[in-house]
Amino acid sequence: MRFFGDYVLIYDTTLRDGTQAEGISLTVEDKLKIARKLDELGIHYIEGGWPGSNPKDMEFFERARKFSWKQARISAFGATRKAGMKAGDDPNIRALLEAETPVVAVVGKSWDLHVTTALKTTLEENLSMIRESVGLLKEHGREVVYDAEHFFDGYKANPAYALETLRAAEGAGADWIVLCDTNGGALPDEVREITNRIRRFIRKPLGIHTHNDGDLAVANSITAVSCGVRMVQGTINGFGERCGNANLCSVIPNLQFKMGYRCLEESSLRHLTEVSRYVSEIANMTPLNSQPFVGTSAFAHKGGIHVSAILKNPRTYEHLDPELVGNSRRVLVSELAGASNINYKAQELGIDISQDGDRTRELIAEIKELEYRGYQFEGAEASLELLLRRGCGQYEEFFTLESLKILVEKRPENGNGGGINSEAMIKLRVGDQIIHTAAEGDGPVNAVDNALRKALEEFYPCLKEMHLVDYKVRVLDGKDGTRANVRVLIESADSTGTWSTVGVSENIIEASWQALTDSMNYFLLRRCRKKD
Ligand SMILES: CC(=O)SCCNC(=O)CCNC(=O)[C@H](O)C(C)(C)COP(=O)(O)OP(=O)(O)OC[C@H]1O[C@@H](n2cnc3c(N)ncnc32)[C@H](O)[C@@H]1OP(=O)(O)O
Ligand SMILES: CC(=O)C(=O)O
Repeated sequence: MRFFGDYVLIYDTTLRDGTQAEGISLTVEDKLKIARKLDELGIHYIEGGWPGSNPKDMEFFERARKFSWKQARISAFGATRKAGMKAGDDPNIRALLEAETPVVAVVGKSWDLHVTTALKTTLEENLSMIRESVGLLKEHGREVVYDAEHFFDGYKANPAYALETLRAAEGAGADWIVLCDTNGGALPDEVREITNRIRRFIRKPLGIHTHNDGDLAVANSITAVSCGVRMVQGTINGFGERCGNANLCSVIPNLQFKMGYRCLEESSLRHLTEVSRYVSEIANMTPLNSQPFVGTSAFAHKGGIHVSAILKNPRTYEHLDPELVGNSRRVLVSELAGASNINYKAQELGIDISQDGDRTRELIAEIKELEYRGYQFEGAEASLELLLRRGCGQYEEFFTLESLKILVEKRPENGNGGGINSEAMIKLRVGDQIIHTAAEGDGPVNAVDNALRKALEEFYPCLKEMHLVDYKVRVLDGKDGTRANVRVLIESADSTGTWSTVGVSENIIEASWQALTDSMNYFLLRRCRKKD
């Protein structure tokens, strides 16, 4: 086996196996963007797709050829030749060569069941398919990564034959022999035992490719590395066929920070969170908050006891310094908060509370009471900031309500599903001026929003720059039917970012009013603070 010392090479297959995930479809432009990002991160191999599969992947390789990659080697993926034909005549192998990549990954069968059932050929012919396909690609000067599909299942069923397939690839010159847990059902102990046995027979460097069907893809990958494997195949965020592939956002920091291997530069790893979110954004997949290492909740502390301890030393409740992977510590404020949560949050927001223990206690009591009534501040940090500022006397109202009247009129002649007119009449005080105005809208909440803006834009023209992004209503105690308390969560945005606010009431208009006015007040507060 070639000597790699502590180095483990990372082979990313987000653009190939990642796109086999349900719900993911990338354009050529998307693929190129992701590939460039992975190259910047320092990933060693980027598998761009399967050129024999579709025109999109062919175009990717055509365009990738013209790009000068910083250090990543681009790989094209395909299968061994079809049974009963010459490797050079197989359109799939020809497409692999026409992709003109420095690296080619070729997948072959290791499991006798697959040879006889899926390929419907003989065990001997499968060995020839592997030998001739790898041999031809080597004749054309490619670095060949041989992916031994279903290796662990194949080895369990027929160890001698599974090993024979690896020897066929190695004998034909494959540069890497990658053991695949294609069905994702292997256990770490099995991976350890089988990988250790294989190492005695195969001289070429080994790789590992695991799937997550048993939720063990990361564990199986790092176990294989501890047995001497020096290439890990996986995807960003674990995207992949069925339950996904080994998640590189977990594999890499585990190998590097916990096990002492070298995968990427430590300075690059500080971009891991950014890369994870970038790939989710392009793939149009909502990032998982609880994703280890890179999720927004990965270093979010909610329980008062936890926050109290991390303020003394973050190691008490963090397995790793979040900055190592470009993530950050967050403290949440909720009914589970203690004084530490409030003090941390206030300090983060620049609210001076530290000398006033009684004030802190009153604020905690108020938050707990409000959460009991249905408010949820961890999802509405803008409302929380207003509550803390009001509670500490560090806030001046931008406007106050004098009266609000809403008219909702349904006209039967307009039929079902339409014909409801909504109008809001509002009287506000801004400083020593009273303003009285009215507006219509698509529904009562929209009418209130329009009337508020109409009244306030004269005083605060910048309000035109904020808009509503999301409006969510949740019924809190369904048993009371239409009398139930509702929680309204509003997400708003301007050109600099988004913020969330909350309102709770038995009346949906009142709950919406609270969340809407908090949103506007928060926007105005930030604007005024910026001007200071
Ligand atoms: C473990 C993995 O993730 S492997 C990657 C899986 N990814 C994909 O399949 C996505 C891309 N695939 C495709 O675009 C298409 O399936 C293609 C172009 C590869 C093949 O399409 P088709 O020729 O229409 O065949 P189809 O998809 O129906 O069946 C696959 C064929 O490949 C054969 N095959 C499967 N694995 C191998 C292999 N390792 N070596 C040679 N042939 C293989 C199958 O036996 C089957 O042949 P058959 O049509 O003679 O029965
Ligand atoms: C190669 C591959 O994608 C697999 O065996 O799962």
